[in-house]
Amino acid sequence: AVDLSTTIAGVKLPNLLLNASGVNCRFENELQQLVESKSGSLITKSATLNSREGNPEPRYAPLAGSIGSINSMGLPNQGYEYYLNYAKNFDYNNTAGKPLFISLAGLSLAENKTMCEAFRDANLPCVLEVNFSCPNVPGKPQVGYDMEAMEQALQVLDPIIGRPFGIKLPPYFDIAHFDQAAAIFNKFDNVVFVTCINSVGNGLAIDLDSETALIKPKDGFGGLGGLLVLPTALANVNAFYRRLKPGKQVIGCGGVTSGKEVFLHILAGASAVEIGTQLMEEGTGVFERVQKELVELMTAKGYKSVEEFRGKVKTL
Ligand SMILES: O=C1NC(=O)NC(C(=O)O)N1
Repeated sequence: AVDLSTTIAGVKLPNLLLNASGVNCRFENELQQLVESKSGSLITKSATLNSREGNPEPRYAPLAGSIGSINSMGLPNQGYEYYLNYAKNFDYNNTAGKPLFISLAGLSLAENKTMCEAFRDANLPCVLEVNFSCPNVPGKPQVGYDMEAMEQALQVLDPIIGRPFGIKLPPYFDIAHFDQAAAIFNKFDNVVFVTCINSVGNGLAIDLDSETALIKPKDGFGGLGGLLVLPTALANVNAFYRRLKPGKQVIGCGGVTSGKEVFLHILAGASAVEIGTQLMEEGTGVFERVQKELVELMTAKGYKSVEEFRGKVKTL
């Protein structure tokens, strides 16, 4: 049988698929749907210190021709204590053996410090993913695009978290930025994974008939996801796979609609793969379908485990 299991930050995932933070994971009932789904794990909606309503609606839209999505949610979430409580009550010995990831997106370093201290003090088996890449909070530039700020934040947060954790990154488009960002992450032993990518920030989707932007916030500017971001996602996965020190891993996110794109993310170097837009459009049944397709593809290619081809993308 084909083995799709993987280990991230020292925790075992029965299979390498999980949701992208933000999709189907703001409320407990949504998180429970993920627990009951065929995903290998689940991650919560990025939390801020205080609960947030987020941006005005419409703030999410699928793009014509199923090529992707645009969103400017604005970090709507229940506030970090809600997710801390969820993590305290989570059944870490659940029958599916699923670990829990927690996403934190403080609006300031002080907010991230407070939230990380709270999770440290709770000393729970969940894994933290610090989101440095939300593109949709008006007036809040993405920390991931400010290398100095990102390093300074890690100098504060790494010792507080005090155990393996990860970072949700924006897409980079310049080789120098891959070099600079990877060099920063290689300085912090607790940074054991990066998740590439968050949405491609500040796209503009316009409806031809109405001549109107699809979403309301920010004059229609929002993060792009789905199949159209796949090559950018694969490049970011592979760039960090090539640059991070041994022992550090990459979680792939972006453009996964089927087993094919999961296979490509693994080939690029991904140790786990997140599904966002397709989960939003299809529902949690996506995990069973995509897993079946991946197994079929691996079997056709003669692979029994993902280790056999992870990161083995060939070049000409
Ligand atoms: O990090 C984020 N990425 C997104 O694409 N959207 C959400 C949001 O707007 O809340 N946050």
